[in-house]
Amino acid sequence: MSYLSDSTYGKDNVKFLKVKKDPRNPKIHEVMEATVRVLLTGAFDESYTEADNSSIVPTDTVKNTILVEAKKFDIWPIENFAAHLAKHFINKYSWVSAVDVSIHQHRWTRISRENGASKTYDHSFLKDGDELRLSTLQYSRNGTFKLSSGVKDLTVLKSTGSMFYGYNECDYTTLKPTKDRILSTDVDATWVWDSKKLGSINNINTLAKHGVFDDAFEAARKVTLDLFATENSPSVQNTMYKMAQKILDLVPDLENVTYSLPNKHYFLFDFSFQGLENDNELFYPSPHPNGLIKCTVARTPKSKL
Ligand SMILES: O=c1[nH]c(=O)c2[nH]c(=O)[nH]c2[nH]1
Repeated sequence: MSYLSDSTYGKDNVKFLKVKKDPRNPKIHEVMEATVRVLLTGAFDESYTEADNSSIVPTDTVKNTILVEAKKFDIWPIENFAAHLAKHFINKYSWVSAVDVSIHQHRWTRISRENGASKTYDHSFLKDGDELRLSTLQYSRNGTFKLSSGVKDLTVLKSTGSMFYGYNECDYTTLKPTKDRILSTDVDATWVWDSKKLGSINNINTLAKHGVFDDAFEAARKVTLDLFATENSPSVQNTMYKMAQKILDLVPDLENVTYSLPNKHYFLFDFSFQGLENDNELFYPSPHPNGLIKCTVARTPKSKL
């Protein structure tokens, strides 16, 4: 005997670009390019077990909904759009019990101008790299929710100011300790909001209008870049831990911060066959394998203080 123990479905990779025009000057624009996923959970079992499709909200309808609501709603910041979409599906379809929304926003920043009254051009944008801002929201009909935000694929490299020594050495070890190496990674950082502090999903709109999510994003990004650049890193592990701690200090409404960092190795090329020294000047990127280091830093519960 078997049974359907779990299921969810929806549309993934729904992409759009929205242009927001300043009502006072319609030539001044903001743009948002986003990739959205919405998954629905609920009383859909019979579509799987009995071939009864009557409960299915087609994934095509899910896609249309994302695009229609992106057109009608002020979707900045993405946390606000995630909450709007989640509430829409719960309110419209009584048999949907939970919604899982994930939004990735592509990084278009205004092009700066050399001269002029304004520091940036009104409707010209620059995409520097593959960096994404992201938000995920799980919302249940009973009102419980889990909101997270983050940054992904923020690629950084430092050419000195990174060490790695004092690690366990055994008969399998070939790595040489170093006090000066290249450190490079694609930052993937996620911060989970404390649902109790946010109150209800309905407060997300007000918090968004007060800049809470934008401020947290800018703070987390700045902490990540500043610590990466300024610290003489003893290891990826210690550096990511310090970054997460600092973000928790700066943003009181967060419950925890997770980093997932590939260690993108660059190896010093051995020029001894040419009688040449290599004083950390010429490296070659290692295509694979790479280290992968993850940690979550949470606030110490009051009971443990
Ligand atoms: O910062 C590092 N952490 C490790 O765990 C590790 N392992 C390794 O080979 N190099 C590094 N670097």
